[in-house]
Amino acid sequence: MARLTIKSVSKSFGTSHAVRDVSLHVEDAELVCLLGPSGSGKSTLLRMIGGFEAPTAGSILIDGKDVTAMPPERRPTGMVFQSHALWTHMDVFNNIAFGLRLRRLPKAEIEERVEQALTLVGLTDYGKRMTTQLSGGQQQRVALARSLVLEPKILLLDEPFASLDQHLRERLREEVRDIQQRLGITTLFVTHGQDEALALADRIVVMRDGCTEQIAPPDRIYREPQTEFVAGFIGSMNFIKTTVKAGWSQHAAFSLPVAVQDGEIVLAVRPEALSLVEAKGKGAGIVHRSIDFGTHKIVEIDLVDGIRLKVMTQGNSDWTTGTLVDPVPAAFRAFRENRLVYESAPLSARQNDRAFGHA
Ligand SMILES: Nc1ncnc2c1ncn2[C@@H]1O[C@H](COP(=O)(O)OP(=O)(O)OP(=O)(O)O)[C@@H](O)[C@H]1O
Repeated sequence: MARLTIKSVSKSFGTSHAVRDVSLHVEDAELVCLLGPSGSGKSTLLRMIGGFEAPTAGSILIDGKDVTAMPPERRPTGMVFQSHALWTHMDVFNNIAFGLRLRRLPKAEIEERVEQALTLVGLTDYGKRMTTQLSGGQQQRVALARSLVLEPKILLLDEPFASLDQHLRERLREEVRDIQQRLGITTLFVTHGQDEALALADRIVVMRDGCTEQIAPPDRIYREPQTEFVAGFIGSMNFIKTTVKAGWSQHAAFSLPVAVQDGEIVLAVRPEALSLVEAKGKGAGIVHRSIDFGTHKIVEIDLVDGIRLKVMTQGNSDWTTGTLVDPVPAAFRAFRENRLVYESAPLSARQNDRAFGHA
């Protein structure tokens, strides 16, 4: 059980600023996902926590103790990398036992702990196999067991399943979540897969250009994105660039009440927050095509100004290509220079009427 505190940590490589002034507190037994595009600084941040990189500025504390200058082997952390880096000349048992032998534990205890670790990752009876005789998923399980057997207070996982196929990846991440909860181990998990982060995390840290854009539980990241970047990075989102004048957005299809100063904004509406009505007049858009996903349909609408909207529909509604339609938002957010400037309450029927010229 351990708490992790990161205080204003930065890391530069020459003129490249990989991590910029990141602060984060991770609670006991919490699973936090670092999520962001390639090059956003996720791995660098994780490596600094593990002691594999030294911060240029800031400090890292585990249970209140400053570990910033401590070498990796003395930190109470265990790291699992994307490429498993198992020793191919050793069998599974010896791969896992290696760290325990370095600690000069008695033979019987080593055997017992390796067996327990193998059971934990679902590889009982695999001790005698050479690692080259294992599938990719089994190799990652061994890598995980090799970390867990040392009973780290904090587990650091750097895209551990990135090289596996989707089905296996989903299974292993559920297993990791299971093990993490059973052991109550504080965990940081680096991924650039939003589904992985949404499925696994107690909290998500969205990173961009070395900075944290938002730190919040998955449902808040999805429902209450604080920046345009987060809104677009997680889940599907429609963005509509427009201007505001006297409290109303000036877009032909989205004339909406937006209580901000006049100027440019970007409206963001989720596909599930949009519905369609057949146009009474010429309509704001035309149905391009409808894609059936079984559980729902995505109807693509081309607006007059060239924007293609995605609208999620359920039930039997059929929207055939060429139908003239008006999109009706139930809720939306507005951003200016990446920052959230306005969040609508669910729109009333009257506002919708005004918005679509039916009043
Ligand atoms: N050893 C290094 N020397 C120089 N630059 C580095 C080094 N390590 C990382 N960087 C740079 O720091 C930035 C952040 O890299 P990092 O690997 O932390 O990103 P990431 O979000 O983990 O990316 P990915 O998802 O591709 O692994 C990148 O611009 C990268 O090129």
